[in-house]
Amino acid sequence: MFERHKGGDSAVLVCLDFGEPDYRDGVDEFVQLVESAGVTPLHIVEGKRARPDPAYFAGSGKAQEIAEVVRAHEAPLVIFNHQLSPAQERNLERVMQCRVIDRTTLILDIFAQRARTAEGKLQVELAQLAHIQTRLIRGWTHLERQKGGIGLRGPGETQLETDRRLIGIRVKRLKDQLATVQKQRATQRRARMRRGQFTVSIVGYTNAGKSTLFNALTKARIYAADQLFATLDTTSRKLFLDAEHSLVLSDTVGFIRSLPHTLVAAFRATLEETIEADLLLHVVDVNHPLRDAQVDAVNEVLQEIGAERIPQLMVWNKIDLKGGEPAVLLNEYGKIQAVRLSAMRGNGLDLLRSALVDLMSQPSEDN
Ligand SMILES: Nc1nc2c(ncn2[C@@H]2O[C@H](COP(=O)(O)OP(=O)(O)OP(=O)(O)O)[C@@H](O)[C@H]2O)c(=O)[nH]1
Ligand SMILES: [Mg+2]
Repeated sequence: MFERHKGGDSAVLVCLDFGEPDYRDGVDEFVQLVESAGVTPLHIVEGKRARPDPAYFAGSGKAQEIAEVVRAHEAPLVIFNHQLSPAQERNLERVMQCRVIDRTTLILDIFAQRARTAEGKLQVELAQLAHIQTRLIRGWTHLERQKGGIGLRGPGETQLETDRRLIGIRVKRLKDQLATVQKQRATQRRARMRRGQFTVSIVGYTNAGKSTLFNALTKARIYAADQLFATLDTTSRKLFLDAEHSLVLSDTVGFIRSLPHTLVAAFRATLEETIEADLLLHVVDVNHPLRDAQVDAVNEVLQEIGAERIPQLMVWNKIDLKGGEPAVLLNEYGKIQAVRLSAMRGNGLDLLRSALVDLMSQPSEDN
């Protein structure tokens, strides 16, 4: 592997406990998220709070503590596992004397690194601009001023207004470009529908094994890796189940807890494939300590994009890690509910294929 970490970013991480029952697992997920962005964690500052502090999010005492850790490590960056307001970021940067970013910016950075298709890139830039727009007032003025740089008073009001206007123009252009791409996709989808193609979208939490399953079923070679948000763009392939049955299968971007709404909105174009699917394969890492929270998070996003009514077939993946548990098809009240399988080892894929044939043959309940 190439060493992207070398000379890359490093950061002090901040994760505060607001009494969530699965706080510890959330910390682990945060570290994984940071590493997925290619950033080396230097130290994690933790703490307990009843509610966020309006000025510093962490409270001023905690902010001082973080600042000391930053100094000790000479850290160039602090990452909060929370959403910060622009004012909180500004106040924290003043205390830390370094850049402070929140969870949304971190996720957006990962997305920016991963986007491959024109559409993916457009969507990431749009989401980034939406996030930046609220933070534009900040600039670097307060840091510069404290260092006593003469004439470094930062952008004046007029400059800011120009920036805002330019961003507005860029946002408009990006939206137009996206609309064009979306139109092309819609045309493709309509053509598929005319041909009576059954469409299935693989959804699930990031790192659940969606791409691995997609590759195993379609013999494709989508990048699958033990990192969060390995996949950003939707890929579709035709999948032949038997002599009479075929469908169009799509692999999609993974979901994560507390995904900001703006981000979900920005990814609408990619997720449109999901919104119009006949069936969702909801892939879950059966061994993950946050499994249930992950399932809920995925269902929440599905609701947000208007896909909550689409029938789901649950895929409990990675059973190979559970010490030789057999692959099974779970039925309840004569209806197929879930498949337990291992996408990596390939056991249970035959069960999934036959379940798909069954589900395709069933008349849908809405009609
Ligand atoms: N042990 C085991 N590992 C698996 C299995 N399926 C996937 N993995 C691993 O889980 C990690 C994530 O797999 P991906 O297929 O990239 O997951 P994804 O859901 O597409 O993730 P994102 O695209 O990041 O949302 C990889 O390291 C896979 O090798 C499985 O059945 N068993
Ligand atoms: Mg993937």
